[in-house]
Amino acid sequence: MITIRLHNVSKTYGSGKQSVRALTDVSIEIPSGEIFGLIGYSGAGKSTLLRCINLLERPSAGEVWVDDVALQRLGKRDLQQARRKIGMIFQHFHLLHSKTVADNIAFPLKLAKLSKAQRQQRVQELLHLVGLAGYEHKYPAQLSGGQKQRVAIARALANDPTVLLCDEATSALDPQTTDSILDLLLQINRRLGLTIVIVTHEIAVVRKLCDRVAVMANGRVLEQGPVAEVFLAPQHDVTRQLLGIAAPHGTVDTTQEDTVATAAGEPPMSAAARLHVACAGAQANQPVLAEVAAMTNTTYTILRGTVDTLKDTPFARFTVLWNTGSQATLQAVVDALRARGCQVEIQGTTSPDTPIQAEAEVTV
Ligand SMILES: Nc1ncnc2c1ncn2[C@@H]1O[C@H](COP(=O)(O)OP(=O)(O)OP(=O)(O)O)[C@@H](O)[C@H]1O
Repeated sequence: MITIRLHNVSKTYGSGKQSVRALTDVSIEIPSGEIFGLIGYSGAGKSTLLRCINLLERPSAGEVWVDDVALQRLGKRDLQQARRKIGMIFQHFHLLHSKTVADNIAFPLKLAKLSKAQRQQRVQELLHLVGLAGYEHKYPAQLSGGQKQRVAIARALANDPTVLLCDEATSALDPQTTDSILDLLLQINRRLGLTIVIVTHEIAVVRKLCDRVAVMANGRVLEQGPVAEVFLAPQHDVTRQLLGIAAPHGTVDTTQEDTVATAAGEPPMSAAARLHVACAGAQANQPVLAEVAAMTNTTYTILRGTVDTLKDTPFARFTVLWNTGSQATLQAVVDALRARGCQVEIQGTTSPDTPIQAEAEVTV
């Protein structure tokens, strides 16, 4: 089931010479209960897109559907009602400083006209959910950044929304606090089945939290899909930059990188290719590179590498200098990696006089 559907959404701020085109023809579908990341550099249009989901910004064109309701077609009162089912949290929390934690959380409940007894009970439930039991009488100024964001999350969840929008929710927090807030969002997603959309410029947030991701630049979605797919085979330079992967061209300058592993004592051959190798799932935990080197009687040096998880999926990627010596052997290495489910890209050669395959790209 699809909870959020954006169809050809465009947004222009202002008019005439002052106008800024923030979004162009964005179409996204977000399945129920998933965590969806919007990632991109500053000015890409992420926040604008997020704010179009609850019509805090009205799209200049296109349609926004949440829970099968076309929001732009609603009158004021119905839109207010629909927005109660779409919670939102912000980078700077947006708490009411003159009100206690309990009153902050109860605020949307008051707007929804719940009785005092109902509000008190719901506030207690929410305080427990976000790990702030006993904090009801504190004021925001008495809380840490992480605690303030927990209050904001409790407030956003007060009316039992089906959707939670998070605009750079951890960008003002230190890494440890960021981690605890991301854990809380994961827990809420799993316990309540909430659909979460999270805007971030941090790849680590997507890696830890998201099921799907859309990469944005210049108001457009460059690519989108399950996180493992997008991270395994990035199609755009912006995605590569965010992932810290070099562009697939140029000769190799090994002095720029740390050698973290070297195949046992072999002298380098006259020609080598720099390969970017990535794999997800069970293969990420297998000694795939060593197997392929043994099979093809070649050696390699890992220039860079990470073995990590994408939410629950193991994920490994390496930049490797592979001593192959000939085009045929290089092809054998690539084929063998491919047969093991790896994504392989040839990024260049160490031998400019006899290039193996400059600027070639092999997608497997
Ligand atoms: N209220 C506004 N009025 C005019 N232009 C705006 C407004 N809000 C955003 N913009 C412009 O729209 C474009 C997209 O901005 P947006 O904030 O959506 O990007 P972003 O990817 O969220 O960036 P950041 O990470 O810096 O917040 C930018 O060029 C920005 O200057």
